[in-house]
Amino acid sequence: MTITLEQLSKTYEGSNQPVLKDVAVQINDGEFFVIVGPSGCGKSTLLRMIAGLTSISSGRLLINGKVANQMPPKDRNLSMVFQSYALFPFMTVAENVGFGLKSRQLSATEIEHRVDDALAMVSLSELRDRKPKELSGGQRQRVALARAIASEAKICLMDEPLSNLDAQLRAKMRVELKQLQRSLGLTVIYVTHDQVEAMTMADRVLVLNDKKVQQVDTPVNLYQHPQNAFVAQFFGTPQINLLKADVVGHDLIVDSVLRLPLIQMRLNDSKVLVGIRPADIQIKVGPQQANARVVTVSYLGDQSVITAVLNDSQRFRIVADSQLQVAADDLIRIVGVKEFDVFDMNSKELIASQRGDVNDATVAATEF
Ligand SMILES: Nc1ncnc2c1ncn2[C@@H]1O[C@H](COP(=O)(O)OP(=O)(O)OP(=O)(O)O)[C@@H](O)[C@H]1O
Repeated sequence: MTITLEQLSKTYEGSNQPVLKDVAVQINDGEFFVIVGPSGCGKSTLLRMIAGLTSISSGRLLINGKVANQMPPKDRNLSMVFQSYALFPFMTVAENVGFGLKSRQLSATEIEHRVDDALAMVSLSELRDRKPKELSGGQRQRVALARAIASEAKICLMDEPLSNLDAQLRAKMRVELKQLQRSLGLTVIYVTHDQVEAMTMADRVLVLNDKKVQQVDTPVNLYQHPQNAFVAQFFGTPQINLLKADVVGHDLIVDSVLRLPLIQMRLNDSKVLVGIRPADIQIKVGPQQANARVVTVSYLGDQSVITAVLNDSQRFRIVADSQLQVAADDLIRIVGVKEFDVFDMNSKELIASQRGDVNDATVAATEF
């Protein structure tokens, strides 16, 4: 089953502002496809348009190549799992799982089989006679999942299905969900605002912001080759540093104290944003030729996150080995920057990337 979105737009009735503009993408058969973006960017709206629960203002939705804009939800062969699980409190686990099957012309035995199989798949067979209130959050989530499995729909839409679970259970369920999707060969379209969830689960991710698609790509490419500053900032913990820089000849100059040589790169702009991942900055501690001052140090185990300030102006983060002896107010020197991206100051689009090659992975940063 493939789903194709062609310039899908949505403006809610009574509003003159669209919430989504020209969303275009093809979702492939068997793909774990994640839609991610900040709160209110239109993720649920997009998912509901695919499900047929919200009307499409313009553009086309194709399911298996057939235009489905007006197709009733029940004919779309999709199942849906919500954040709230949407379980009926007065029904048992098994009844909840079988509920959707009752309206389809299936025999009682067929329904029973499907419910049994689905419950076994999510390891809930023992709890089949319990009511939802007698279950933990994770178990409720699995009932909702079993219901989607029992429907035998080949596409499953999920709207923040793990957000009500605690961090540990969420991590466990991510793995289970991914395994289940693979073994059943399901196409999953999964909405979340959590970048970690998107990165760990997705085959491909669609990043939404400001009504528009920012980038559709694999997790690795989103991190390593972001198309704009928004995507660069959305993925990665701690966040990428975005620093204002002047282009002076063959160099980028940040805050008059840090010079990044531009290798095989010519820039026409005079001011740009330079994106540097915190782990790509190499420092030395000590006042000699210092070009930055430490503000805070957060210990994370093997590594520490250092917040520092350049020339008492722009702040940036560094991920450093915890063995490094450094504390607030220490002076440091940036001695190298492994790689960086350059973004347009206004549009925030990527202009160029500088990557060290295998033999010379470090771009020397020069202090003044
Ligand atoms: N039925 C509706 N009528 C009018 N506006 C709506 C309706 N549903 C959502 N919106 C608006 O559309 C925008 C997108 O909402 P949507 O729920 O799709 O975002 P979201 O990315 O899923 O957000 P969240 O992550 O907070 O759930 C928001 O500004 C919201 O207020």
